[in-house]
Amino acid sequence: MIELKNVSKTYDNGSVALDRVSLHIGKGEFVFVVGASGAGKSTLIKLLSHEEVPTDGSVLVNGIEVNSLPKSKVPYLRRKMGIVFQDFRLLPNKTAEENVAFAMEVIGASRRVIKERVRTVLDLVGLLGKADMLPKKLSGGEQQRVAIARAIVNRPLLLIADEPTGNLDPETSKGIMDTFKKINHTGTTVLMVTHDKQMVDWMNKRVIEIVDGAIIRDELRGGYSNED
Ligand SMILES: Nc1ncnc2c1ncn2[C@@H]1O[C@H](COP(=O)(O)OP(=O)(O)OP(=O)(O)O)[C@@H](O)[C@H]1O
Repeated sequence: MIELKNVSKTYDNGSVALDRVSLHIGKGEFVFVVGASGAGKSTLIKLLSHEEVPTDGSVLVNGIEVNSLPKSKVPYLRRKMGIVFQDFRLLPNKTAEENVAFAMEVIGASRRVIKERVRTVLDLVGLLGKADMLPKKLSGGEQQRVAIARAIVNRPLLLIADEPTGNLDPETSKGIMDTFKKINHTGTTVLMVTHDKQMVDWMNKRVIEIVDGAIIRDELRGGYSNED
């Protein structure tokens, strides 16, 4: 699903964000990426979505060599991935249902298909009862569920989450993690960047730790840190 071979990224200002990183993530895995602020986690995500290009090495997503992808094919790559952010990024003037539907409208799905699929994913994230509500009327956890529904509505192979529980309390975070687990069980690969020690320890999944742009730990069933 994801393959990085000797990937380095140095930004124009000389910042070395990643230094010869090699990594393989198989289809259907659930992987946490942890590390201090500035370690290179967001850069890793940006290389997968072609928001940034590596200085060296190769990045493969679902067999596609991302670096050499012509610009015209980038939307095709991005359609294979859904991304969830810490700050939800919902459209404030659209209801939960409309926010999710919008992701299908932009790829030209028919109205009938959109209606059916949107209801299915809202049900999956447990929000069918609040489909008609605007984001501001929803709690943080509920807004994140809408964002997750939007990220999976086009059936991506890979779901990327950048600090998805960063703004949520532990109880709400657990619910969000259960939702990610459920999605993972449908075969979607999940890659989650987080500082949420409690959630990583609780989930007991594969953990990749980055320090100063290098992978220093890759455990099949790990915790947030191996110091405790
Ligand atoms: N656009 C950019 N231009 C220059 N330097 C950058 C840029 N983006 C990131 N960096 C630098 O690259 C390094 C890695 O940054 P990155 O954002 O990948 O870290 P991170 O692990 O995601 O941090 P955080 O947990 O704070 O989000 C840092 O030293 C950062 O200052």
